[in-house]
Amino acid sequence: TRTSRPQRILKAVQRKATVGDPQSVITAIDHFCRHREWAMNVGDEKGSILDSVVNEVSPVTVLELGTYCGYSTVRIARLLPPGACVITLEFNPDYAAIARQVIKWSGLEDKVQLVEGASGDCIPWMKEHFGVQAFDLVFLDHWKERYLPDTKLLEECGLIQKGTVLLADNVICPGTPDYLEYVRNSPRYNSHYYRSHLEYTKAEDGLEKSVFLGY
Ligand SMILES: CCNc1ncnc2c1ncn2[C@@H]1O[C@H](/C=C/CNC(=O)c2cc(-c3ccc(F)cc3)cc(O)c2O)[C@@H](O)[C@H]1O
Ligand SMILES: [Mg+2]
Repeated sequence: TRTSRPQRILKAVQRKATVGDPQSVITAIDHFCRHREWAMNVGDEKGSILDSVVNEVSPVTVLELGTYCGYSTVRIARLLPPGACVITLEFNPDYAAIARQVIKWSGLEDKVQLVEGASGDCIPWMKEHFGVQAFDLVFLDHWKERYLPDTKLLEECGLIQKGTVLLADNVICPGTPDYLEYVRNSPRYNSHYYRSHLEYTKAEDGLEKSVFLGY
């Protein structure tokens, strides 16, 4: 097909959503992915859980791993107060380009820093480049086999400190067994599973919230 799925998602946003209205961008993407083409956005059901965790943490600095089309970036950024921001990492330049336009359409570019690059390369530079002390919230939604190594890298770089909340998508489907085992068995994390469904389907999936307790 001539266009990519992310390009078709952007088209749906430009057709159906109002510039500067993040909720209309979220609604347009969910409608398109439920009625036209499935896509791997966190979706409306798990998205509501993401919203509640963002509101509970009221983070100043958020890290998102895996931007894709920017759907969860918009969900998070729309809840942030002035001065707070989400740094989102995306290593596919085509997806990054689409996400930038989705974020711009929602009017939230002042609260978002989209970094084009792989998590493993960018995380070690976070403190230096972005003046980040530690993240208040990390949303993991990139390659599932990278959840654990990147969590360990964040720990090593001192970017996870007492009180930091990790929220991981897809811990059941596709699944992140090694990550789950780590956060659920580590004495340094307090973990909770939010049971839900795979975006736009009836299959089980859920989010795992893990609070770092400090060393
Ligand atoms: C190399 C690791 N570091 C990375 N650094 C920066 N960006 C990365 C990275 N990995 C992947 N990405 C990007 O994150 C996104 C990847 C997300 C991977 N997600 C999934 O595989 C996924 C898959 C499903 C799913 C579930 C059931 C199915 F039948 C089929 C698919 C559902 C989901 O919610 C998912 O999140 C892409 O935009 C990719 O370019
Ligand atoms: Mg996901």
